[in-house]
Amino acid sequence: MDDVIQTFTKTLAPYVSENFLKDFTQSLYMPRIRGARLQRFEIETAEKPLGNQQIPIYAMEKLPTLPDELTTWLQNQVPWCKDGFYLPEEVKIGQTLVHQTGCFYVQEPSAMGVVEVLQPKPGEWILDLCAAPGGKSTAIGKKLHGSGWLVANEIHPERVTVLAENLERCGVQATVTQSDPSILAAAWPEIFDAILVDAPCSGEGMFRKSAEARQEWNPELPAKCAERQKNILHEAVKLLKPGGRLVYSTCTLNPIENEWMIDWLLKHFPLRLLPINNLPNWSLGLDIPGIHPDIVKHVRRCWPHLLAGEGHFIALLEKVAPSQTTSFNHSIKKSPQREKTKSNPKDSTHLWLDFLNETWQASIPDEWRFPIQQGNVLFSQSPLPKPLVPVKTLRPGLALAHLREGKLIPHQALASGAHPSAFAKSLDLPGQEALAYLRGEAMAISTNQRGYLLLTWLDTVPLGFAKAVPGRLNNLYPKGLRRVLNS
Ligand SMILES: C[S@@+](CC[C@H](N)C(=O)[O-])C[C@H]1O[C@@H](n2cnc3c(N)ncnc32)[C@H](O)[C@@H]1O
Repeated sequence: MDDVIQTFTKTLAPYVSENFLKDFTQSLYMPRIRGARLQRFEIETAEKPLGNQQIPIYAMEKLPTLPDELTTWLQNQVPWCKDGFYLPEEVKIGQTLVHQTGCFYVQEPSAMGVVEVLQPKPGEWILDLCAAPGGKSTAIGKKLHGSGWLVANEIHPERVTVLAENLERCGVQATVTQSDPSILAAAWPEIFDAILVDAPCSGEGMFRKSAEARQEWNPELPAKCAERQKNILHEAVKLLKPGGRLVYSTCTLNPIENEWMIDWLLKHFPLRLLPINNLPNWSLGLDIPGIHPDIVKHVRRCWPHLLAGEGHFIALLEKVAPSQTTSFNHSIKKSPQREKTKSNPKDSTHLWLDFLNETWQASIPDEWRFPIQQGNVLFSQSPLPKPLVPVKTLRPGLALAHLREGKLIPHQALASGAHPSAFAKSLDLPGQEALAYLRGEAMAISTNQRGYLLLTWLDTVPLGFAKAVPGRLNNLYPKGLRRVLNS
């Protein structure tokens, strides 16, 4: 560890004072900082427009206030993220009911700053280009409140599966793609209101958190990573609408992947840098000869010896030039073009609508009326235009149901991503029974209700579906997700 840290810290010596470097180096031997972000609750209830009495459709549309039972998890708030909390080292949140049900996402605190800077707004179309495992995508989904659309992309096949699972666990609907950014740029030019490039990087900011990051580092790595980042950013600009926002972030601290990358972006693309005002106590950029003072002033760095967070870099840009090509203005279109997919046999749509008639009490959103069938799963339609070239898509939208031997079984993603109050039939379980359900146990619970029920915990947290038959509930929690949890 010493060798890597010494070689790396020496590379920063030309830009910072001796004392700064000494304090920074010492901080790399201190314990890492951990955090969790609240996903299924609001710290305080967001104000809702008066008179909107409709039953919400999506879980993120209307979130309940954090119940007292859960406040013990959350003691110290992260100053730059209302939903973020520091976790003491000894707290193991991963094997708990709150984590399994997507109430929290375990996230390093400085990483929480990125989506605060992106500031997704309901109604916007957002692309998270390097999205796995999903820390920022889940936060974006929360801020969209079930309106607008998220495309979460990840190039690596194994990591994209984890991304899709995390989005589903956290109740976020999205299109999940596994694509090179150049394919996405050819498929959907200039359609996104905001794009996040949370770039693959040399990971120097993660040195004290991850032995792997230290082992993989070598002095040539930052320049290699910078080449890959340029390729990704080049495509990101093509995907962004004029006037759209681009957030570039890394968890590394060298200037090649950070200030110099912003300098390169501003010199090559119609972008302007915007100030970042909502990251209290974060540092300015490195003051390097050749770097414009506005870059130093506008970008932000998290140094682990100055803040309670690991090393991070964030910049916010806006696309300024009018486009050469016709840009796609989705805000004009009142209702997106719905595909009546050929691959979707008529009877599967009927089965799905029958299921809704029996179990659903909110209005049926347009995007659910003609689901897309991929394999044996039905998905909601996304509002995106048909891609101009084929895109490898793991999840076109929210997974609604499985089709098995002519029968329809509701999907776990529907239980997690739809609003619990929209189901006509549901049953709330106390903690111990909720844990038994998540272990996959058969449940000797009698209820007058029959057929598919949504099971909840604390009246607000969806657990999954069960089928009520006389004298018991058949447990439909997916086998692959069943866990023995501590509490
Ligand atoms: C820093 S991580 C992203 C972390 C993620 N945003 C989160 O918050 O959980 C960078 C990701 O970019 C992916 N990646 C690597 N090369 C890529 C490329 N050429 N295009 C898109 N993504 C790439 C990596 O597999 C990795 O998952």
